[in-house]
Amino acid sequence: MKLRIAIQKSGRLYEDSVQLLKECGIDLRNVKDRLKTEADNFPLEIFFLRDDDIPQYVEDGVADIGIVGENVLYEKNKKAAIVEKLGFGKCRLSVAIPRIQQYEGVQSLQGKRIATSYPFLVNEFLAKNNVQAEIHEISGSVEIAPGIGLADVVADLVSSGSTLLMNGLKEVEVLLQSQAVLIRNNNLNAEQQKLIEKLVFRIRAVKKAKHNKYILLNAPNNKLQEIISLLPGMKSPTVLPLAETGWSSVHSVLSEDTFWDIIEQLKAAGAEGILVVPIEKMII
Ligand SMILES: Nc1ncnc2c1ncn2[C@@H]1O[C@H](COP(=O)(O)OP(=O)(O)OP(=O)(O)O)[C@@H](O)[C@H]1O
Ligand SMILES: O=P(O)(O)OC[C@H]1O[C@H](OP(=O)(O)OP(=O)(O)O)[C@H](O)[C@@H]1O
Ligand SMILES: [Mg+2]
Repeated sequence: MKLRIAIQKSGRLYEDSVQLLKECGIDLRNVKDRLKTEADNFPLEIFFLRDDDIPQYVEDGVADIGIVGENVLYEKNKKAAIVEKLGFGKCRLSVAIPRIQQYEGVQSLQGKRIATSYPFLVNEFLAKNNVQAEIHEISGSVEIAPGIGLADVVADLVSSGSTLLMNGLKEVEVLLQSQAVLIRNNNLNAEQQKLIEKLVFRIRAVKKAKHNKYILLNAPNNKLQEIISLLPGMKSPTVLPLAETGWSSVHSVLSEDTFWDIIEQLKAAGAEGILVVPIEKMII
């Protein structure tokens, strides 16, 4: 029995999806220009598809699992459950209007023509806010629509905001925050579920490792207690004697969120020779 996963064939999610599988220790061969491949060392078959089609394939059970943006998952409104948020492909679905125009809340969209590739989500947003507007569905280059007279406003994905800026638009409403997620079919057998659990266990270890750094430092023994109190570690920091008497080597794990603050405090407390090393996998 093999687990079948659908990932994007090319585009924004392709590289990160392949990279994640590789970091999970899954050997992919013949990835380039293939529509289908198998892993050498994990019972996994990989289908390369347009991202728009992934929710449908997972609902139908043509693929057991898939990697897709939440934006696409919710737009397609298919029955597939989110197993894990993956932390890449972060963007938001927003309404943007010409920069020179006034915006006085969602009622400003009344009667407007909205260009979007997300008609379902935009419709839902308009209905929720009691706004009547005309949706023009287009499949790409949405941000040029106001400039060429195709629509008054747009609803499209935003990340850095540079596409909006280049097209003289400003963001006025956020409809959805999105990132890539692992989704699964709702009717999997016990064996398939076991394989998913195995994969998710590895994904979590990779995600956790990315979020943390291994830190080594030298501490004078008379400052050891203060330095240790600054360090969380997985259980508690490791302390080893140095060859030079009166000094110890302290090892610990720091989360990226608090990393720089703690480094500053460690230095102030007398730590020397601080080394920071990336962690490849982290299992707790
Ligand atoms: N600017 C961005 N920054 C980060 N993530 C993004 C950005 N734009 C899109 N994404 C995410 O990446 C997904 C894929 O984007 P991409 O532009 O490759 O889609 P596409 O052109 O529809 O591809 P396909 O050919 O597979 O249909 C989007 O659905 C979204 O989840
Ligand atoms: O806020 P930004 O960082 O500028 O990113 C937003 C742009 O990125 C996406 O398009 P993409 O570049 O993937 O091209 P596409 O429209 O051909 O999918 C999205 O559709 C926006 O146009
Ligand atoms: Mg697409």
